[in-house]
Amino acid sequence: MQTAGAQAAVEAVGLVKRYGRTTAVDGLDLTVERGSVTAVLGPNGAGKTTTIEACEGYRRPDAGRLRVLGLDPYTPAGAAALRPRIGVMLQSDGVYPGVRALEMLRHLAALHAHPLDVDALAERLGLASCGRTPYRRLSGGQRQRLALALAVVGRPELVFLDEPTAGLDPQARHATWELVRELRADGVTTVLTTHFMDEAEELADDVAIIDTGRVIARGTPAELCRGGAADTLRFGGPPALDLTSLKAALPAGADVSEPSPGAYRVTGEIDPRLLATVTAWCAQHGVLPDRITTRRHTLEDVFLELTGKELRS
Ligand SMILES: Nc1ncnc2c1ncn2[C@@H]1O[C@H](COP(=O)(O)OP(=O)(O)OP(=O)(O)O)[C@@H](O)[C@H]1O
Repeated sequence: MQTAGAQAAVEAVGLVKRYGRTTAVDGLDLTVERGSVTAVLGPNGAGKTTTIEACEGYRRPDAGRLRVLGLDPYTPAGAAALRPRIGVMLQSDGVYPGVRALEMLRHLAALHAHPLDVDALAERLGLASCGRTPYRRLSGGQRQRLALALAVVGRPELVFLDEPTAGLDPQARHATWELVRELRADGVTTVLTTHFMDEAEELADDVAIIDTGRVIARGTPAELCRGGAADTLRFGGPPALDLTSLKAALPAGADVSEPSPGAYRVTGEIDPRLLATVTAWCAQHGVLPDRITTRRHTLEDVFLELTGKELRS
């Protein structure tokens, strides 16, 4: 979880960034622990990219305090010291269209003191076969994978990945996840934005949910799920069952209702014991339950509850 500033890879306090009349980031506080993978989630326009770009040194905040690896990215000395220590996924604008994928990767690797093995990296990200292809002829997915390779080839201490798997096929997504896990095992800090809930649940030690330019929830995926609405168990049966004795048999904090005739819903912490209580009660009352289903509360549910919006765009 959050640590003191000296230890943090990123420390943003009261960050504000405006574009004309639009306040994209509105007093945002975010601490990213070193060595962690932090996922920044939020609906479209929440301010995720602006926050990441501020941390990368591309968008000077209008107010607030920002430290990246303990340095101010907006002083010349801070920016120069950070450049070799952070990895950024470049946008395609600004890339010379005739440059070949592997040339670019080798060029960037040569600028770093201890780069990763270029061929091995290209191989694992599925770039070996298109290594000689000019940038302009790469597919969207190949460009995306090249951008990821460019971000990590210099063996940075801190990597910023803005929607690293958007538009990738499942195989490339899994290769990307594997790479992020290995980076973490090597002590690298990763900050990523994503619209994919499974990505956050798979990868993130810590999740920050952003809406209207502020962090509105923070914690591990498990902590965020626990803090939200209850899990549910549903079963079908004859309508208008007398639920008094079932209510009495359920553990504290659980409840049962009949939202529509013959459809029953138990809320609370749904565990195997509670399921057994429900089925035992049904047996005692001669009820053969129809379609018993259990549903754990997911990060997606938490997100919807907090923002009122679907995660995916
Ligand atoms: N260069 C810009 N000029 C003007 N407004 C901008 C600019 N970049 C972003 N904005 C606005 O700032 C707000 C936050 O945008 P930002 O791209 O940071 O959000 P986001 O959470 O990354 O969204 P998405 O999930 O859609 O990528 C939005 O209202 C957006 O329209």
